[in-house]
Amino acid sequence: MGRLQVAEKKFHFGYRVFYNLFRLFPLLYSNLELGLLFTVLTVAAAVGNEIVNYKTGKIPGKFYLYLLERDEGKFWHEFWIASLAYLGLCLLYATLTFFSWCLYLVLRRNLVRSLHKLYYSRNLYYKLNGIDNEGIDNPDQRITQDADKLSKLFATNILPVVLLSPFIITYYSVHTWQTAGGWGVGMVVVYFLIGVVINRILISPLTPWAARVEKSEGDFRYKHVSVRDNAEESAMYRAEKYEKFASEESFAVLFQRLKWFIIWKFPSQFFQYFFDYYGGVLSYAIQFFPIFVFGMYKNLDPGHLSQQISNNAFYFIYLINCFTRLTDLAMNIGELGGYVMRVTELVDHAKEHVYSESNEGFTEVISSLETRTGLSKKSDNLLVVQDLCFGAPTQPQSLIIAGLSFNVPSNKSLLITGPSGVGKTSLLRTIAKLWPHQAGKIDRNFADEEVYFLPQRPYFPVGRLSLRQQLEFPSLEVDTPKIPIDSIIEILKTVQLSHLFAMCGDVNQPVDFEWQDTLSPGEQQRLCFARMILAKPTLAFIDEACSQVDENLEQIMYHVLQNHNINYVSVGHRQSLKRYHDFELNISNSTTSFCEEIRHEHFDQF
Ligand SMILES: Nc1ncnc2c1ncn2[C@@H]1O[C@H](COP(=O)(O)OP(=O)(O)OP(=O)(O)O)[C@@H](O)[C@H]1O
Repeated sequence: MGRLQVAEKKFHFGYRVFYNLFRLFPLLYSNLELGLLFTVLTVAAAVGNEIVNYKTGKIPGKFYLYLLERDEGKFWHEFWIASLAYLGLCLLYATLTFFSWCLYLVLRRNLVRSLHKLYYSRNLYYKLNGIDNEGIDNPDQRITQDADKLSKLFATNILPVVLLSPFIITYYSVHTWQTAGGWGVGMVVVYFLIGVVINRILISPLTPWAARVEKSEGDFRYKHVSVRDNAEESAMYRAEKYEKFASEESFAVLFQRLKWFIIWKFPSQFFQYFFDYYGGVLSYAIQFFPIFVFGMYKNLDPGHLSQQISNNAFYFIYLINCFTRLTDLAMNIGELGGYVMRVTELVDHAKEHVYSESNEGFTEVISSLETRTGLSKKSDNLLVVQDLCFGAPTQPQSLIIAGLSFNVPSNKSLLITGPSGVGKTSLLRTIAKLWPHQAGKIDRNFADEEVYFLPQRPYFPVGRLSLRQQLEFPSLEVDTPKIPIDSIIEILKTVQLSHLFAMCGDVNQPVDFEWQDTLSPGEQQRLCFARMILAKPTLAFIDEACSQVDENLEQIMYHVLQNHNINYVSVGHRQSLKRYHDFELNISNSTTSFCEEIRHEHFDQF
């Protein structure tokens, strides 16, 4: 199944970023206890940091005093206190960083788990990756990278500053007010407001550019993953030059976007540095008020005056620094906005999907209940299809199949034939409820766990799984083997795959190769077939699952199905398939499809 190109969405920086971040809180804190614990520890470490910072801020003033008073005893005493204070400060900085990284880990785990829950629910991953061109780009990347960057920025850069700033600003504003009056505080606030306005303008482009860069990162990575997955096919086509060209094209888009992202970062970066450093000069300007305007400290001797000036400088600089930390945050928030918008878009899409599915699901349940009661009275058909009409989910108005009716009686097998592209596989998708249908009825007289769909392309999950895990897929109970070893030996012998035992050494141990890259297409089909037999379904839908094996093996495989009393519906082109089926449904086009009994005496002559 190809990956669909999805139209790029435009994200803007605005109140929605904060609103969406707020909406992500239940996901970020889905494990509330751990999330809150590390938030509190991070904030506590940050508070401790501020307190010790405050203490160390007064140390230079004391040094000035003791040096000017030439008091050696007090000088050394202060020296040892300062040494201890700075040791504590460094320890607290490290602790703050440690807790904020722990918080990042917890938030990321919560977010990823919540996203997985949505992504792997009601086939959303199939819809997003396979059929939904109205959907969203690179959902995988949103779960892997965007969620990572979002949690990291939030936990390590944003949260401690946002939570602490109001308190620190109040505290140092009071100190500044006491020494430099309303003028001093006013100057800092005006300085901050100018910073906010300039920042608001400068960071606006960062959100859309961060989102664009992320999309291109996803496309670039996907190109390489697809080359890795199809390396052999591509090499057979001698497609080196094409792959290089296509990979570089994809990187060129990423490069351009990264370039613009970095260019847009430049003015914000300049302003951030300017605002930080110019704050130092401003703190001297504030000293103007107590000394020149209010005429304070006239009765202080030079030692105490320099101590006072040093302490005041610390308060002013710290207050300015609190505000500049907030404006510095702006750049992080601009970038965070891109990730927030991409992750919330995935969440919204998932919720919309679950909502629409649950409505559909309800109708399905009602119709299936009605059908089952009806069927038990009227017939023992496993499947009844009446006047079925459907199109691809992306273009439901252009029907692939219209007005199709047939049924599958129990203990009878059906072969679906027809030209390539007529809609045979799509019919199975509709029966499997992967695709909706526009009109008609599908009565499924079997439970979901009784049916097995064997797809056209063999699938072996990656992770170097053991032979048993591959055969028991998609079972989660890896530690408690479900299938007896004798059954595995028997079925692998029947489908002529006994050599796999030697290949993997131990049935229960992980292998050192990937199954999909190693087995031949025919072997892959046979192993998938063995997996189906071991699953013991009541009814199997088999989509050209013997196309890569010879007719002898095909016969063996169908005899296995019959010996295990599995009802089956096959899709296929080969004439030889007819001998293993009771009915043939030939889909030729919307009006002339027919279903008829296969005359087996015809085959018996051979
Ligand atoms: N995800 C999709 N979105 C849009 N159209 C699709 C999608 N999947 C299949 N189609 C179209 O639906 C039609 C039927 O495809 P389908 O795979 O069911 O054919 P088929 O009869 O099984 O063909 P074959 O015998 O070659 O396997 C084709 O025209 C195909 O291009």
